[in-house]
Amino acid sequence: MSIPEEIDFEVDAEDLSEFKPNGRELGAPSLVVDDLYVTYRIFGGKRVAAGQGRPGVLKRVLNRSTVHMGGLTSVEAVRGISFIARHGESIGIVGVNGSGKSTLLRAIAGLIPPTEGSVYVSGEPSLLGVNAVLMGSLTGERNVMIGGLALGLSPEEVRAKFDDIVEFSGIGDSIYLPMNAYSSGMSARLRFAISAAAVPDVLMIDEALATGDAAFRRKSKDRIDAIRDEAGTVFLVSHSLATVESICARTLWIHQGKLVMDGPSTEVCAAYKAFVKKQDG
Ligand SMILES: Nc1ncnc2c1ncn2[C@@H]1O[C@H](COP(=O)(O)OP(=O)(O)OP(=O)(O)O)[C@@H](O)[C@H]1O
Repeated sequence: MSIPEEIDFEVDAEDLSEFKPNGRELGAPSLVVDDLYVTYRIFGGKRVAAGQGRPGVLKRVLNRSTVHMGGLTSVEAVRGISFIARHGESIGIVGVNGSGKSTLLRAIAGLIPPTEGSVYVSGEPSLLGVNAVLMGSLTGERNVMIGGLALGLSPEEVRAKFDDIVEFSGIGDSIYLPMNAYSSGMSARLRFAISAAAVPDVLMIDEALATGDAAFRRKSKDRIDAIRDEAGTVFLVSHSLATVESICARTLWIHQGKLVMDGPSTEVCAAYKAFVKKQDG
């Protein structure tokens, strides 16, 4: 998919060029998310406690992100999100559990169709694309090849990068075991290592960094910086605000499927932290 020239981004061009994280010039838009809605439909209605009967109108209005349709329940996971990402940008995505972060990434990767709205991507988004093709019953070694091919590398290129990928992941001889035998941290590290082996246009990382030790995080950060320097766009979903702040200049805060704040990471993370603290207290 490419960005058609006739799209009206509805953003003042001057506003776009003003945002220069770390003083770096950003490139052209790599991704445009335009009023995106994603709704999951699940079979089976929600159980209503005995004696309660049908939920009242007020209750249904207050709980409007879950709508019951007889035997079908629909969950509006992403509700009207719009933003533009540019080449060379790294963007954090924060939000409480179930706020829609992973759904947003899956929609950007083209793994789930928007219910409404559009996603325009320049080039191929990566990582979730890799996740989708990896097979747990096959060895890490086979998955490196499958993932590499999915990223558009040739078999020779994958073979040439194989040792680097294994070394980066730090999983050693376990690369010859089926991925089903890996801990979640091991498979997250291998997925990251495969995804970062090519220089993708848009790299999306969903919590993989949280599973590594300090050395892995440092290597990952270096790799992300290299991808960004080569004008890729990096998205990082993480519950660790320190990780988001150290890697991303810009952060999106998502709550109940909506974008509540988009700006410099320090400001957005501070606001999000204050919100979480208030909720907990
Ligand atoms: N495959 C699915 N089918 C139905 N509902 C889903 C599915 N995946 C997610 N949801 C629902 O969509 C909403 C958003 O989920 P999502 O996983 O995108 O949130 P998240 O912010 O990534 O959460 P977390 O931080 O816990 O990973 C939640 O209410 C979740 O229950």
